Amino acid sequence: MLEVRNLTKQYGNQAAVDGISFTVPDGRVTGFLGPNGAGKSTTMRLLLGLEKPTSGTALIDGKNYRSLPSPLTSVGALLDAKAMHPGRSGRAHLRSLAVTHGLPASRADEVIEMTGLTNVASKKVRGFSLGMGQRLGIAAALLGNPQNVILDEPVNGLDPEGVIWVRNLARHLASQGTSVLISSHLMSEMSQTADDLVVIGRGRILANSSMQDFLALANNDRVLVRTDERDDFARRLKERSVAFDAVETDGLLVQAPTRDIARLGVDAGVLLHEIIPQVATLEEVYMNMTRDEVEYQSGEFAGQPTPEIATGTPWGTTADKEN
Ligand SMILES: Nc1ncnc2c1ncn2[C@@H]1O[C@H](COP(=O)(O)OP(=O)(O)OP(=O)(O)O)[C@@H](O)[C@H]1O
Repeated sequence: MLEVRNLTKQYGNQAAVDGISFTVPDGRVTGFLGPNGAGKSTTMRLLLGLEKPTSGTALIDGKNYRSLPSPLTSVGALLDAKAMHPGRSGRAHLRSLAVTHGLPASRADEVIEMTGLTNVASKKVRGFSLGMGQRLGIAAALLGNPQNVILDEPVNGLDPEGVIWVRNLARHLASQGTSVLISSHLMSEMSQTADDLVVIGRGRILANSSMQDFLALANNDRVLVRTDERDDFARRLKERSVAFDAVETDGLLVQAPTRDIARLGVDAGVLLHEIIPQVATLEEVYMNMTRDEVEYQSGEFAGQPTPEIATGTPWGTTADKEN
């Protein structure tokens, strides 16, 4: 189990991590989300004893990293996949890590196989692609068969097969009782991988909950309605100050509970041939939550989720727009 309590890391005047607390329980995958510069990597470095906290604690199975009797079996981490000797082969890199940590050299071959590196293990690391480097970094993290695994953007640079592999690996580790902390900017991927979420922005906790509770933060009273009498139904909605957006040729995205929409259709004598509740996506809830927290704001189109029905749209103000 990983435990972060009132953790703060100050760089000069700036708090990269500002009094955060959360737990990564055994047997679960915890997604660690936040915009660029939010403090995710700093938190991971603090957990791994690579930085000293300004205040607070970051514990691995109740201990500081530095007091762990056998660090590699307690925690494995992928932080920077490029932090390897470029002139060594992947196998030599893993073997030297194993031997210096009192593990049998044969364990290197086991993790090489687990991470799909068998065919390239004797190649020099400098010739590795980004994805191969990521796999090698993950292999190193797994070397000690650790109780806790910390992966900082592990799918960065991986092809789709690799992305799915990381997902399955994280799920497998959790199913074996390992605690897994994993950061990523790929929301769709995270939604399929994580049980719990910790979201930070500018060094502070924005959310700390199960995936299910996080998605429930969105206002789910949104319904896609299809009708051949769209203009008529839109007028009825407007009369009742119900927010909506027109979509496609016959659809309306309406901000109201399904039951109310069905009732309104009956009362208005309008045939609604589809009434589909809209489920919020992780990306949508995340974008809404972190919109004001981004340190590096893009220009045009900044922070706008793709306006698709499937992902929902940041609408709900149509009534205002039309007024
Ligand atoms: N060694 C350092 N010295 C000074 N400032 C630092 C240092 N390391 C990180 N920071 C600052 O701390 C803040 C948090 O950075 P961090 O790398 O932890 O964010 P992150 O959430 O991992 O971002 P990203 O998603 O871009 O990797 C940033 O403003 C960063 O510039």
